[in-house]
Amino acid sequence: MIDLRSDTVTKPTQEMREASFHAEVGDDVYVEDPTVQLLEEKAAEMLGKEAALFVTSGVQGNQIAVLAHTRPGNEIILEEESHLFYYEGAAISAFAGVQPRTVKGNRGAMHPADVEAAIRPEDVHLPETGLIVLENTHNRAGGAVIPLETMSATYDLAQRNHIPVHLDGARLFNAVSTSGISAKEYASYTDTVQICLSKGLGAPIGSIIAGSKEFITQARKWRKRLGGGLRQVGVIAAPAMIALTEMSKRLHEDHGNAKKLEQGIKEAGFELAYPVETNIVIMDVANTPFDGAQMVEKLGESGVKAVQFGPTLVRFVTHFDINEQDINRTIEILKSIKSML
Ligand SMILES: Cc1ncc(COP(=O)(O)O)c(CN[C@H](C(=O)O)[C@H](C)O)c1O
Repeated sequence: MIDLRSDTVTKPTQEMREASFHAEVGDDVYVEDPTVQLLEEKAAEMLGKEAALFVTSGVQGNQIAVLAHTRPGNEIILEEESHLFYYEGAAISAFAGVQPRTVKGNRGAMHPADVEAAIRPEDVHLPETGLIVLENTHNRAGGAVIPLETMSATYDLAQRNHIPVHLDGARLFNAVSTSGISAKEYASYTDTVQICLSKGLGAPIGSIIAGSKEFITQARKWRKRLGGGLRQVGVIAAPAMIALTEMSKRLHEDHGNAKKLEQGIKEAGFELAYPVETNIVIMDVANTPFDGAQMVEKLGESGVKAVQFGPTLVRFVTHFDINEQDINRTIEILKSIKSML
């Protein structure tokens, strides 16, 4: 099977597995695991933040950020198809007791004027705006890179209004790879940032959240409250360090495979929902007899795994475990499906 469902399916490399085996460990509840401390220090340095904390997933990192930034009754501003709004099970309401205020973005990028217009004025009837959330790259916008100037303008208005900004940077290094802008520069327009190590970077488990020392102290407490107190976490922090420092350098290969798949989809006579920017390819089958689910099923019967991403949308995500032969084979399969329509 050629698994293009997501970059979450990447399996740890042999080097990662050996690093796990040899990792120095300690009890991280007592802040005594030397391996995760090295990872957190490296991540904080790369993101230009005072401190960082290893968390078990992107959702846990995002939710801890919401819990640490806001209080019950707040409202948070986020893009209407952001992961934090669309795919986290309304955790912001269930755990943090906050309500979402969604803003429609252009390929995932909310216009700063629309964000400013969504900020609540002081009024006894209204919630207080407690947080602004950005997502870069933007998953449902097809892995789109949010322009740096949009992030900068949003951060300026947020600071003027004394509202923190959190970046869901699950695929931030994909943005770095394609734009040439450093993770540190992107993160400089945020108060806190979450990066996934378990997606394109290939770690078996884990994300990092980074911010001020004070924020990370609060975040560690929230992680504990959520049952996320980690013991000998070095066994998963060691492969995560390889993901952060080594695998971030090869993401251009995934982007190249995604561009090749994009070209092949067009040659096969299918349409794209968006131009490819990073490692996500979204095909639109509206002008075919199939809907998204039927196309995913057809692809599955031919040995290609993809996911339905909307009534007529199919998402493919390239990653470390996908090579050029897999892409060529996928294109052949798409051409044969098209020939039967
Ligand atoms: C932008 C963004 N932020 C956060 C997360 C959550 O990360 P995890 O909790 O899965 O580690 C994801 C995962 N995205 C997954 C995927 O794309 O296959 C699914 C949809 O949850 C994400 O895309």
